[in-house]
Amino acid sequence: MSLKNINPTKTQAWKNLSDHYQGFASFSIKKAFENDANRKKRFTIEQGDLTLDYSKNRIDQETMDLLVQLADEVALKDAIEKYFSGEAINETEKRAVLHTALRSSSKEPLKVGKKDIRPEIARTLRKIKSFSNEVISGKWKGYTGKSITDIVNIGIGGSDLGPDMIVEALQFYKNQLNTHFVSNIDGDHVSEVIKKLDPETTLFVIVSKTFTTQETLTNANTIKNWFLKSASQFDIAKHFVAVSTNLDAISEFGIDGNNVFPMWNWVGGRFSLWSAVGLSISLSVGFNNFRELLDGAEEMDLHFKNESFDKNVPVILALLSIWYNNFFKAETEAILPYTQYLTKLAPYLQQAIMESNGKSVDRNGEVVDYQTGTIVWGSTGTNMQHAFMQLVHQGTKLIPADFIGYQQSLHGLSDHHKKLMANFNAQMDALAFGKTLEEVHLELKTSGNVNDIATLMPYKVFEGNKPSNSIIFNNLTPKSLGKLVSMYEHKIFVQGVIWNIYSYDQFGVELGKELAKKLLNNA
Ligand SMILES: O=P(O)(O)OC[C@H]1O[C@](O)(CO)[C@@H](O)[C@@H]1O
Repeated sequence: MSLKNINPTKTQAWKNLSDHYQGFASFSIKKAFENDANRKKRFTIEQGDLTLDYSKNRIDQETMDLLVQLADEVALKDAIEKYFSGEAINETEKRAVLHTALRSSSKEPLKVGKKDIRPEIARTLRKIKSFSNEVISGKWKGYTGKSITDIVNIGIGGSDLGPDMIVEALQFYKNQLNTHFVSNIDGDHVSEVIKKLDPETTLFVIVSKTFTTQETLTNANTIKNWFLKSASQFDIAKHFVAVSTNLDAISEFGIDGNNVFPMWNWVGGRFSLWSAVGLSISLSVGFNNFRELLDGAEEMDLHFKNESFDKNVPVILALLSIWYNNFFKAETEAILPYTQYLTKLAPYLQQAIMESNGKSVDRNGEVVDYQTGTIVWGSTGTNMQHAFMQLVHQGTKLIPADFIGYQQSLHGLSDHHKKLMANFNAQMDALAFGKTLEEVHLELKTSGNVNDIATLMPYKVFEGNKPSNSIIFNNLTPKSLGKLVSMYEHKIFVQGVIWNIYSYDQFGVELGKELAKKLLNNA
């Protein structure tokens, strides 16, 4: 059964939101706080160790009620049911979308076609566990009898960005293995990585759902040739493993059948880090931490599936984003984690969000006449405060921002952490409340800068009224990270449902690939 096909702009809620928006030209976040002592509490959701405070948005209770009504009118509940139960909601590719099954602890059979997929998920997890244990413990030996010291993940897009982001984010939990990622077709990338490696002690994980991707196959072949300069064909079995759905292509590449980890068509590449695509994560931080990552994601899955929309973190984030994207015509959103560990979160989410919802044809096959996928970008605080934040504070564009923070730091440098979190909160306050002409005037006067008051005043005003969400966890653990990523995955889903588009195909990346092939053949 397919998702309902409802044009969001034809719903009553959309019409009401359009009218409601008209009254919002004069809405002030600052005044809303002054008039409602309860505002922060009213617009805060606590979900275990996660607190979402969305009070610093251009919203009132009516906005949120209408947005929830919109979710109801486009049959979001029904869509969630279909998503989790394995209906082929990726209709253009006739596939289910079941990355949630990869982290589910349920024992209830879950069928894709006639087959219960739970046993093969469990089998694959056991294989990831035993393989990771062997390599980490040093039992797995290379062709000269030495233990493995380095792991190289060869993949691109979903077969690279997710594992790379998580391995970087979980550095604190890392073991002795060094983990590297090769993705770009640019030969300088692979050259820079292999120049540091010893073939005797390196394990290569080739990750490609299709095993046809030009970048991955080119890099894998270059690496294989480099490896064969010092080792024999026979030794490949000790140094190359693959994660893919394409078993024939893997065996043609020469990989031992025992070294193959399965992938499934019901997992999209950009949602696959929870599968064996996450093998380099499990190798890098150990299987128990990988399992914790899955558990955190499952906790968010259950919250998303069962919680009413008005208290549902991914639903609320998706609705707020629609409010700005479709009514305020905001074009971009910033993702601003206040932890150095999440340096790669924005690039990862760029694929997840923009490859999913960068669509302009609706589920009816018609070109939409409303905005869909947002452009997302971002970087870590506090560095980005000294880079692009000027434009967010005083530029001409409205840029809603997600601030992601942690109550505690992992290394316990409390002085640093206090300063980090003071900045985290200060940025959101500055964005929301700004600084008025009167405040600037007084400030210049008291600083004794009397002569320059008139000239400087306009430049020092902060308009404020800039929206942000505060997303805070207790600390950065594999579990809270799983929850964070799953939260964004469901936000993507909700937005796709509301925009009436197909979020799980990516035909838009094909034409460039075809043309590059043609150019190569004609060269
Ligand atoms: O895992 P594969 O099949 O090599 O694909 C890699 C990436 O290429 C894409 O198909 C398109 O860029 C992504 O969706 C995917 O994550």
